[in-house]
Amino acid sequence: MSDIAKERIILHVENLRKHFGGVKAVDGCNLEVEKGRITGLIGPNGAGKTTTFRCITGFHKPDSGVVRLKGKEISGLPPYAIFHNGLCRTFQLTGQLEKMTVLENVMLAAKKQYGEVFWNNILRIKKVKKQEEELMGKAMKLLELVDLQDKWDVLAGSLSVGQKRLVEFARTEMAEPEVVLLDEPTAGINPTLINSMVEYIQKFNKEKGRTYLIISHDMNFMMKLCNPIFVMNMGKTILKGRPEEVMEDEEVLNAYLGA
Ligand SMILES: Nc1ncnc2c1ncn2[C@@H]1O[C@H](COP(=O)(O)OP(=O)(O)OP(=O)(O)O)[C@@H](O)[C@H]1O
Repeated sequence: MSDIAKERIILHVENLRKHFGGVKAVDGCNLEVEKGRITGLIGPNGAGKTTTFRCITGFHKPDSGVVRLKGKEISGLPPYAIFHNGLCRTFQLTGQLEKMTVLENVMLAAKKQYGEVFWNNILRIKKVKKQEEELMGKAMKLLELVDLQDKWDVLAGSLSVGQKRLVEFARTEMAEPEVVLLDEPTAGINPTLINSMVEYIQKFNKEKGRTYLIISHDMNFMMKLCNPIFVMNMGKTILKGRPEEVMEDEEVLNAYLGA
């Protein structure tokens, strides 16, 4: 890798391992995510992709290995600290607050909300209100970008799976993170919405310079979006390449076909 490319690495995962008893869920995962790119992580069922995401985002403590964000080690930190360092994720099962409106769900992800500090609601009420209005405006703009502006006041629980995924996606943008990790963003959604999801991710990547690391079983989706793509099998990263390279690689085909 050239020195310039090295400088652009914003998220670095080195020799990551996480075992559950005798199950070697992650057993030597190495990833580099370049700033401003859409990077993919693929692999057959049970390859260790979600466990890797959970280790990167603090939901699992890795047994060994290092995760660095902008050169700073974040491995072992709790999820909220990793979020505040600039890493945001979505989940395979959508994590909506069902009894809150779509707009409230998006607003939730904003960092440093004055209203979270109890005394600010009494002593600095004007400042709290002003910030709330600003956040509301920002959340509405994000809903417009994913064509959900008409749903802003409905309860998140009443949305379709696809719409919930879009809300979760818009919510990641609210925090303006350094890197967004998307776990199966197309699972359970129809082909039209999948195309929209491709368009929105590309839009946020181009217009806001957002960096993504994506896991998906939907090869068509990954081929359209991601470059480079990392492949995992049996807990290890076995290849990094351009989409067409990955699709033609014999080791990758064997991993998927179980040969
Ligand atoms: N909390 C856990 N306790 C025990 N085993 C686990 C745990 N989490 C994951 N595993 C096991 O670790 C292995 C890797 O699982 P993981 O979910 O990371 O794979 P994956 O590549 O994301 O699979 P999929 O594509 O099916 O979601 C699997 O064998 C799984 O059963």
